[in-house]
Amino acid sequence: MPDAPLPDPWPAPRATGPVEATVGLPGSKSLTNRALVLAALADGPSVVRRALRSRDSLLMAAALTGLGSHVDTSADDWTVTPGAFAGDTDVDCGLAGTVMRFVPPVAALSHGTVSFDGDPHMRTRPIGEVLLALRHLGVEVDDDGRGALPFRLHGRGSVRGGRVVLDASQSSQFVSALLLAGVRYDEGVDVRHDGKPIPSLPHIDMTVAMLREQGVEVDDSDAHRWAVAPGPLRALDRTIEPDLSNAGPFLALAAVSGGSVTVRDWPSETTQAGDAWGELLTAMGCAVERTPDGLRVTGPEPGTLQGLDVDLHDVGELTPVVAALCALASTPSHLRGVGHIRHHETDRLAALARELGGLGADVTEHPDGLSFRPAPLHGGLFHTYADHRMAHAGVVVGAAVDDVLVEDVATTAKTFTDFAGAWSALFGR
Ligand SMILES: O=C(O)C1=C[C@@H](OP(=O)(O)O)[C@@H](O)[C@H](O)C1
Ligand SMILES: C=C(OP(=O)(O)O)C(=O)O
Repeated sequence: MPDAPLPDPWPAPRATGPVEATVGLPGSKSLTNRALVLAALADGPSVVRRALRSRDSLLMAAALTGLGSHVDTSADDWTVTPGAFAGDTDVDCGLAGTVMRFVPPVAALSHGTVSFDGDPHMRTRPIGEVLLALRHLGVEVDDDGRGALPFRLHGRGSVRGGRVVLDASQSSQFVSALLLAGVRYDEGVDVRHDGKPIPSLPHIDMTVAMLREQGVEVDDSDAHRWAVAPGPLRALDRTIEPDLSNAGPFLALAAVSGGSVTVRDWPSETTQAGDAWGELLTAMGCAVERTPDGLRVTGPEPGTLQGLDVDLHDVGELTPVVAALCALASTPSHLRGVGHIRHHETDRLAALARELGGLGADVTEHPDGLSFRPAPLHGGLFHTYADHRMAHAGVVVGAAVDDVLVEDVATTAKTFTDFAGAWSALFGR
């Protein structure tokens, strides 16, 4: 089927002075989708409060419903009543890495055949190491040998589990996926990583912390090894924190306009990667403080934002907005350690180099990052590649530069249903 035509490009609102605002953001994608998976595996009904309602989390809810759980998404607090893993069913992964990676190890527990597919680009995102690991743990998987969607799992109602070695250098989600479901495998799961360094490690810490909160025993005392003991998983009653990765464009707006933006309810402790915004924006010359309302960022005088030389390996998903800021900075930047984001919603390094370069940025693409030298930017069309964070990068540049058109701002619905509305409100639109 041909892709649906894109809507008209969106004229990104331009900040004509310092933006002063306080914003409340929807819940974290990573926390919501882990909470839903754990709830479906738990020993009783769960409540996920202030769940994120967006494309990725609704796809997760639909996948778990297809596998036999009852997920009620009608109110702000979602309830999950685990049901028998029934099969046969189809799982639509959309463009959600968390659905494509976290659901197969759960589906392996079902009685029946579970078929997985997703958006066209999803067929190119890596999953092969998870499928090999599942085979090794005793699961029957049919794929075409490419290690990608589409594939089918034939569940037998239980999984032996045990030890497995995989290479998670392409995505931390490979490890998280096996740990989340491993508690329900007969022997639990003992995952070792063998390969180049794993990106996005805070996301594995998030998985381990959430399992432990539900009473699951996890041994992560050795580097590159995680062992989950088999056993019951307590039902959840959890409030989801705001999505701190999605806070990026809002805080960046303070940075580029010389204004002040507060993101409400910033947690005092968190495993979210987006907590790094404080450190990153401080290094760029912003003032960052915690107030009773949340995290407040105040930008420097417009035109004086500092460039960054930083390794973003642990927080790769922040790269698009960081890159937009570097393109606007008054000194050079080098973003390193993020080769893995070529496997995200699009090849983000190539896309950022092309789109920021297209607006005049002096940007160089490297195998594992991007570098920038200061250059005047101009308006133009910023393509989004079905990537929510490319759209975030485009609107940040558009706030500082006249006449930037963002190709498909609606693609932000992956993790933020009315991003364009929330963004426009900051400009009095
Ligand atoms: O587990 C998670 O919730 C995520 C892990 C990270 O993936 P990678 O390890 O593939 O970067 C991150 O970039 C993604 O947005 C969410
Ligand atoms: C990499 C990302 O998403 P996904 O969960 O689809 O991997 C992201 O949100 O930046």
